[in-house]
Amino acid sequence: MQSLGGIRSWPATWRTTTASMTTTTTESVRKVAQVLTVAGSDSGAGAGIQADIKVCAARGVYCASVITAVTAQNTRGVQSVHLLPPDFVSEQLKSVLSDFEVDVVKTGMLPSPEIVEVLLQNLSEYPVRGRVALVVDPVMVSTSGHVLAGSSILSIFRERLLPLADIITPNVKEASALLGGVRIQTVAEMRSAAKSLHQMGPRFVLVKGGDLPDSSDSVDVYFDGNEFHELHSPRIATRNTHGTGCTLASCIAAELAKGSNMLSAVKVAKRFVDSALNYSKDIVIGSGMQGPFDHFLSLKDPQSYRQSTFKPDDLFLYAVTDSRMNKKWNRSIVDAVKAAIEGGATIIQLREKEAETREFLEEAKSCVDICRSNGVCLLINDRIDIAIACDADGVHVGQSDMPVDLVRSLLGPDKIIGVSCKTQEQAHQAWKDGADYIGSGGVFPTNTKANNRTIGLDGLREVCKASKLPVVAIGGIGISNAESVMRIGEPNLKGVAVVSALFDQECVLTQAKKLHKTLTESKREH
Ligand SMILES: Cc1ncc(COP(=O)(O)OP(=O)(O)O)c(N)n1
Ligand SMILES: Cc1ncsc1CCOP(=O)(O)O
Ligand SMILES: [Mg+2]
Repeated sequence: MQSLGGIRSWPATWRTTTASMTTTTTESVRKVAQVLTVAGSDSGAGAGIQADIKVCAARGVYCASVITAVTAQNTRGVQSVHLLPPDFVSEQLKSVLSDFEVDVVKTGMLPSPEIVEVLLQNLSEYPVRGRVALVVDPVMVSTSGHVLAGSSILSIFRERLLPLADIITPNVKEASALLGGVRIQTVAEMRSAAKSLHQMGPRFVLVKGGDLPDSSDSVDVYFDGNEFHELHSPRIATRNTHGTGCTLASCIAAELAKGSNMLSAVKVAKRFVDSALNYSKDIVIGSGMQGPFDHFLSLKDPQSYRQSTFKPDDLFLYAVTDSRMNKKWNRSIVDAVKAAIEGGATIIQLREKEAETREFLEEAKSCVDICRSNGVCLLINDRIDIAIACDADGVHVGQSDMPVDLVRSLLGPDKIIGVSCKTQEQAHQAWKDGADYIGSGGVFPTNTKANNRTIGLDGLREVCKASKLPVVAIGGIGISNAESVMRIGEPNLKGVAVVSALFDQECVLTQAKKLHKTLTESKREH
């Protein structure tokens, strides 16, 4: 059977996130990103098909469902399991695959070799324009300990399903079962398991360490065939963990369907699960030990649906405000932000070191409205409290501000976090901690930030080379030297951040337009 491998061969199309569904626009058609989940039903609706549909909906992706088994299940455990006849699973697969433009197939509970067989058969019959990616969550045992797929499925998994998978997401017990019962009790053993599983054929492996004994963090090990990444998150004390595995795998599928690469999809999914657990840690649904969580946490805050999605190219012309400068030129922050956007600023940061909290909050709220109506992201410097209160799109923090991993746990998976880095070590840490971009500088001497070490173009280049994240250069940059910064030619250097070049000027609009033109020309040339 041919490998699905679809995520590598997708055509480049223009994808946009709308308030309701993520769509791909090609000429006049509006296509919705689509996942097909092939999994079991959970009558308690915390896991299985029900969780898969909820997480896809929460991530703005359509989810079709093929049911392999029906479980009688609640927060106390699994009372009974009824397998659907393989022929009927096949009927469902044919119905969906012959009709829908599925971007990603995600599998959960595949309770018998016969059901895996009909899945494989249908996937080979309906290659769906060669665009399908396959996410395999090798569900074997429920959180409560009930066997959902026994050892009879192991050989067909190893020999036929895993080689087709783009990613597999076993927990340590499932990884151990797939590897014939090897011991997995440490992160080192998780790494070795990920490597052995990778040899079975999936392109990427994520071994989930949530069940690992004696660790204060929850550590997942991601392996791409060359490099390992350890994805850490703090353990959240809650009984409401039922369905985390299904949710993680479906969220990966949803992000892939929207066009993410694998590592970004995994990171977003982990953040989503952590946020949902944190948000739902105290809710009470059912009387048992495994409560479900609330996938729609974002609906509690309708504002968050209006927020712009961050793209690295947003860092192109990054305007950072300074009210001392704006006062000097007799304008409000709001007027300064309006003019910067009109002149071409692609992202705004409010850096108000001397502002009184109450006044700053009111100004920040007005700026959020202006930025949203212009589709430009607004970040707050240092003040996480203000960012939360005004529902900004994110924050920018320095090395002595609140640690990025803590900021992430406070802001949730979707907000943008930028972090200042002068060194390669800081750049590595920023990525590990879940930042979205790096601000690196001061590239040139500046009067705007006192006692700030200048790193020069060489220092900037080093940070870019070490960083997996997009980088924006800052410090002493203006129209006269922006081109020399962009000329260092590092692909992840996405733009320049400026304060005085825009705001210590009589006309913000004119200066923003000039700087935008300079940057556009230098982009064209390099
Ligand atoms: C885009 C961007 N990069 C770096 C900084 C500097 O932030 P920080 O190190 O926290 O210093 P202060 O701005 O707080 O003085 C930034 N603000 N923006
Ligand atoms: C906030 C900051 N961080 C590093 S340098 C700097 C100041 C940048 O200001 P300017 O663009 O006026 O040099
Ligand atoms: Mg700071």
